[in-house]
Amino acid sequence: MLTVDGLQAGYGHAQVLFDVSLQVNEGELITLMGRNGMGKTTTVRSVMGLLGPRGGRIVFDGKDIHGAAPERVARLGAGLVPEGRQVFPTLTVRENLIATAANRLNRPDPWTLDKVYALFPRMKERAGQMAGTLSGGEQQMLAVGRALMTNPKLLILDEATEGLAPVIRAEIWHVIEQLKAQGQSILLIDKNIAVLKRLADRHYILEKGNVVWSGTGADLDRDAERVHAYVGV
Ligand SMILES: Nc1ncnc2c1ncn2[C@@H]1O[C@H](COP(=O)(O)OP(=O)(O)OP(=O)(O)O)[C@@H](O)[C@H]1O
Repeated sequence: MLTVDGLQAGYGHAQVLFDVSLQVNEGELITLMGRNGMGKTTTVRSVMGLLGPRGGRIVFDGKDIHGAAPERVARLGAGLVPEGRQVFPTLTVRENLIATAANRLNRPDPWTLDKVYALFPRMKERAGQMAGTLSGGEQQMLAVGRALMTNPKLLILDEATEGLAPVIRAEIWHVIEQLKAQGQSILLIDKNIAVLKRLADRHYILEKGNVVWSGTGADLDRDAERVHAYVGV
């Protein structure tokens, strides 16, 4: 589904990513962890075509997307829930959901408003409310719903539950678990090792722009001390 190989990227004179390699296979839930500023968002932005990579290789669904424009990456089926949600504040919940809706890959059973409302009943209750007036947790639900409405082959969540109340976090985790059970491929950035260990297939840890650790949940347990030091939790 997604192969990132030796990715290098940066901003201006500053190189941020030195050697990032990771793989997401079809139907897998893969995590990218690491302390603040280690390059997780930069990796995601490079994959989405929002930042031009300086070296390495990015292959998505069999196509080389190194240096591809963001529209092309989205059209190929990558859906992003960006850090800080970035919902359209002056559109209603319903308008946010339909604004970017598309079934570009002609899925036989595409996401619809009703399906998103079934996943997040709260979005149905607030369908007519301006998105800018939603709570942070509700905005995150909306951002996930909006990404699903693009029927992505790969769903990427940057900071899936950062700054959310525990009860909302649990709700987001539950939804991610359901999506995984439906076969959705997911790349997830978060720091909640205890939950991720249970849900994800494999994990990658970034340290100063390099992947310094990768493994399964069982590997995480074996290497707990090192992993916690890297992730800083
Ligand atoms: N637009 C930018 N211009 C210059 N430097 C940037 C820019 N965006 C990020 N950086 C720098 O790149 C480095 C990696 O940032 P990045 O956002 O990828 O980290 P992160 O691991 O996602 O951390 P966080 O969890 O804080 O978002 C940081 O040192 C950051 O200051």
